[in-house]
Amino acid sequence: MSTAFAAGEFDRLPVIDVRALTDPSSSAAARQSVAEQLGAACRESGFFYAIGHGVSAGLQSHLEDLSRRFFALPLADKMAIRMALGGRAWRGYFPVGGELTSGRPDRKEGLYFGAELDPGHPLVRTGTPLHGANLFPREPLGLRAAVLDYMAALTHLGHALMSGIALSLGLTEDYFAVRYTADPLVLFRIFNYPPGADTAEDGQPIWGVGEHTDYGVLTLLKQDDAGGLQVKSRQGGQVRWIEAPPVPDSFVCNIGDMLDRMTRGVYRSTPHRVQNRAGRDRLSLPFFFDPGWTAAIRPIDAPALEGASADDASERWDGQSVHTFQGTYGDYLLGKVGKVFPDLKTAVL
Ligand SMILES: O=C(O)CCC(=O)C(=O)O
Ligand SMILES: [Fe+2]
Repeated sequence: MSTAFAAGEFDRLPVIDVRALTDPSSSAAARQSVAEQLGAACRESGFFYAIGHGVSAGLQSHLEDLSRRFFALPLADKMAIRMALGGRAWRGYFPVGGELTSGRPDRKEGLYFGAELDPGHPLVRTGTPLHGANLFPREPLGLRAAVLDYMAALTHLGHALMSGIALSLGLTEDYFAVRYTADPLVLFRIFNYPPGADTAEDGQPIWGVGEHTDYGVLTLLKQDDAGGLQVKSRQGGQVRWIEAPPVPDSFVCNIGDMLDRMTRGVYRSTPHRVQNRAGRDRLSLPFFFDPGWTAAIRPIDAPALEGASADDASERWDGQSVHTFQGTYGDYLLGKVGKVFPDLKTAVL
């Protein structure tokens, strides 16, 4: 376990082999050992690379290839599945500049997906935001199947990692599954970050994604080899941005606001941002493994968290403390997505 840095001060993100969590025949000792590494990473930076994750390399490269082919289509073809057509389900394509972080447009385009739910699903029938059917493009052929297969594989991995995170807190492996993620809210995005100048005419930096934290419990990010993801660290009170460079066949995993809330700030939802300086397109595929929509978020009562009390409002990118939040995950998420897509919020919610 690393003790060289205080929580929130780090200069690299650990690489953790999580095989024991995905292998049903692994020993309790092997699972515990992975859990301890996860716990250290969650306390220190809230970020780690997962290797040994068991997600098919063939599926990943197939999906990457199809994604690049989609983004290479003429804008009009991509706009045929624009998000406005996805309605309350919040699915489809948005063009470069169509999404805001902290009020400024990001230099990225992307596709939004989620669990494929038919109109008869109870949450769809009641018009619950972010639930419904996906908008898949007509081409490239095979994207639909690849996205659905990938979401299934990553959901499986999300459950495995959350069982390790539960163990790392001295909880039973099914702690999160029982309370929050038996029916997780999964959101999946495919982003393309075009190359371009680092600064705007007004001298402000241009970000692929501006500084933010993620909203749920766990994000599993597949990034290509362009680099550009940065994670906010501190040293002696000074902010220091740490690169999260590509690591072959890994997922960059980070915890979100809800796990920060549940652990009273002990497991950190750490700000991060992206700037594509590679001089070519950067492809990334973040998968969000989150509590179910109606799950009420509550602090965890565990000896490992005794004495923890967090007040993060002055520290946070949005000036708001997650620790005063009370309500369901749906309440939390809805408050956030309205800010990143204001037009869509007015139109469909
Ligand atoms: O594209 C990336 O590397 C990060 C994306 C991200 O932080 C997000 O979608 O929340
Ligand atoms: Fe993020």
